[in-house]
Amino acid sequence: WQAKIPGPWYTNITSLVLKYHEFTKNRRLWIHALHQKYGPVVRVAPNEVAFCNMEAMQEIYQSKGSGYDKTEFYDLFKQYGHRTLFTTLNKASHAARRRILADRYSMTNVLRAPMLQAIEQRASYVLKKCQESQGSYLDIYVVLHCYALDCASHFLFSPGGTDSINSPEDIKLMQELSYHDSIKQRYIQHYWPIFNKILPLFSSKSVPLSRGYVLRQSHQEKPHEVSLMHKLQSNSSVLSTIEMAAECMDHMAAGIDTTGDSLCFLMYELSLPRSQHIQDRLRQELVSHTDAKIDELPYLDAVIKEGLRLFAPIPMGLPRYVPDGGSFICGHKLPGGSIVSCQAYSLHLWNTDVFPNAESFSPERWLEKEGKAERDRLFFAFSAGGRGCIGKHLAMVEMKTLLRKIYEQYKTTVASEMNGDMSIHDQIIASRPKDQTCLLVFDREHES
Ligand code: HEM
Repeated sequence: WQAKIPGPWYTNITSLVLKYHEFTKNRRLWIHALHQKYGPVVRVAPNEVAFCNMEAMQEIYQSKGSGYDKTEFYDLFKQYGHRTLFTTLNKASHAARRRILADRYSMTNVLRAPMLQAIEQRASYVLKKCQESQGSYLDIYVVLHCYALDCASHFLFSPGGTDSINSPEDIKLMQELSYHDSIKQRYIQHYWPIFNKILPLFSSKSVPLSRGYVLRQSHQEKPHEVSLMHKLQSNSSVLSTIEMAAECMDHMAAGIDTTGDSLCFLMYELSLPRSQHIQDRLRQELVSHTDAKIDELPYLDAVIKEGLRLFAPIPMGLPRYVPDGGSFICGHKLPGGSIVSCQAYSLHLWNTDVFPNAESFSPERWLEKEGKAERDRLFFAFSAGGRGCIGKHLAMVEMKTLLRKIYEQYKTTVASEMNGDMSIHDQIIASRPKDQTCLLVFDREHES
């Protein structure tokens, strides 16, 4: 069957080239280049095919609700040795876990007063940092990751959330979780677990502070009723304390870099000279609708979606197994057990019929009525279907709240001292700004 799938000849006989690109942090770009050359279906290894169109995306991730089962690649993300919502492989165990957690992540819960006020308070701490940077610049990479950690940990453990924006102790958690480069070790762990056992050199970076913090919070006696820990503890007959900790550790990690990096890429783009007119239009909407609810600001929504389209923090393929008995995808018959995936990066850039001028940052595209349904369906930053991001409402509310506060009052530009590289740099399924630094100048435009 492989021979009938388009792709370079060597991918028919070896997976070594794919592995080479994974180790050199080039999987995403290599696969994207193959799509440009061979089209929306491309063989990347004898047993693995990448797709980049709507039909394949819906089949792999949305058929029968949650699409195909995950592969053992996700074992890399086990926490304290336990499977979590993210790392369960098959549908049945995933659905059972998701049922326990879903209502806490609903938009209704995220918008409840105690949650929203806590997010607003953390956004005002960020604003204070912007204010203090007047006359100089602010490294937003740091402060945005602290903001994402503080919001997520509040959601998980309130009242036990972190205050890393203000506390030198708590900022260590953000540093431990966000500044690491473990891609090679993790691929070794995935492909050759034996090396991992005999050569400790290769084992992934540990995160002792974060693990300790999460374990302590999991023993909390009275978590707030809007928090995830409250929900987990009320299911203590199903989950042990260590399983609750594993679940929360996973969500904390899932919530920091994704939201922090998205905001960082987006604010950098908005601060470039070419985007000043976008910033002006955004500010115009914000200052003329100061009483609007957070989800009643269409341009703000469009700016964030466009940021997530061009700089999806999880831009790489999300691997799934073709079910037993095989399936037909885009006219190709694939046997059960072969690996298939779509990557957000290519879905968002390659389909120029849905996203014309796909390389350019243009929030306006999201406001056009024509093609709206297609755009929304192909938007893959949060993945899609029953295994899509459970934290997406929380993330959107965090991002909207912060950007609203900042751009209501400030104009941002890139500092002349900024020489960090902001290009998209791959980690394992996620990516981040290459040099993990982004210096912006905040000039006050309007009084609050
Ligand atoms: C801009 C921010 C975010 C983006 C772009 C994002 C993206 C994603 C994507 C693409 C997936 C699917 C991954 C896969 O199938 O391998 C995912 C899953 C997940 N995300 Fe997010 N995420 C964001 C924020 C958050 C936040 C704030 C949380 C929680 C605090 C969170 C928790 C999770 C969890 C628990 C899953 C696993 C869901 C499941 O398997 O049912 N994410 N996210």
